[in-house]
Amino acid sequence: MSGSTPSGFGERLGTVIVRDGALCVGIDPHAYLLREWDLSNDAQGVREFGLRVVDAVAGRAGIVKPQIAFFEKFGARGYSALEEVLAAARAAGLIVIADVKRGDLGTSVEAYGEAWLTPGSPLEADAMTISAFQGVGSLAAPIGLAAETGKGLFVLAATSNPEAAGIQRSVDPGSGRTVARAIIDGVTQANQAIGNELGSIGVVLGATLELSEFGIDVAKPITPALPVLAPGFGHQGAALKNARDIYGSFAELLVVSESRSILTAGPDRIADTISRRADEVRSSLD
Ligand SMILES: O=C(O)c1cc(=O)[nH]c(=O)n1[C@@H]1O[C@H](COP(=O)(O)O)[C@@H](O)[C@H]1O
Repeated sequence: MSGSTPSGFGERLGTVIVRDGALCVGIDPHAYLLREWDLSNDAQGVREFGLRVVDAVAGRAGIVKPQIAFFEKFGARGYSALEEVLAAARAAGLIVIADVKRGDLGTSVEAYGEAWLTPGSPLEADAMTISAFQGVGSLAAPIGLAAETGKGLFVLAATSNPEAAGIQRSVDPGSGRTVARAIIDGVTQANQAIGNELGSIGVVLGATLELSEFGIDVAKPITPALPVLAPGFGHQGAALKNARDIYGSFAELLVVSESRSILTAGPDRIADTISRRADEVRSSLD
């Protein structure tokens, strides 16, 4: 890990991972969880849920990932609840990854970037998830904004859901690369152009996958180090003890993201569950 002064998202992420570990707690207020937490299935319920999760994470782990769809369901009131949750998480010093999975082109994707990555915007986060179905080049505006504001992106490359493999493993006859590999290469070029020691533009690589089937060789280190958002542990079945084997040299800036496996602990046990899981993540990556 670099000892340089934090300058970009990658540096900030690296510092938080060293200090607080790699666990990221997903804030996914499913209707069944709201019921289990004795909260209403409405904007007030998701607000309360989000704030309680933030409270439980603070001091026990360093990263949260609110899944925006669960708030968007409730329209303007849901967004208002989300604004409070984002602000509380940032005020608690947590890194906030807005799981918005946006993806567009030109001025539209530029506006999405501005919504989530502009300092002082109502929905300000530290990073957002984004899709590159239109090509990594279509993300030039949010990549530029992230570089300027010290924010980050996680570009979907090899997602944990089984339906994705057909498209993400398919090979471009021109370059001979898989879609997932081409996204990693495009993101790496962007990080090289930004020029920080640690990358600020990351990728999503599901822990449920055999990454070599996607043309990804994790034995080969990438420079600058690539932030990797890793969903798939816990509820989706990937085992933490295999994290090193799954991610190899990509484990330097790994973000181990779990939602349901932690949230089902309920309001009384969530804090202890986060502490225990954070320790397990730390020992699996030591
Ligand atoms: O971008 C993500 O966070 C994500 C990518 C991916 O490949 N798979 C994946 O499950 N996720 C998200 O991770 C969360 C599910 O986490 P679990 O409840 O731990 O399975 C949801 O918010 C998903 O949208």
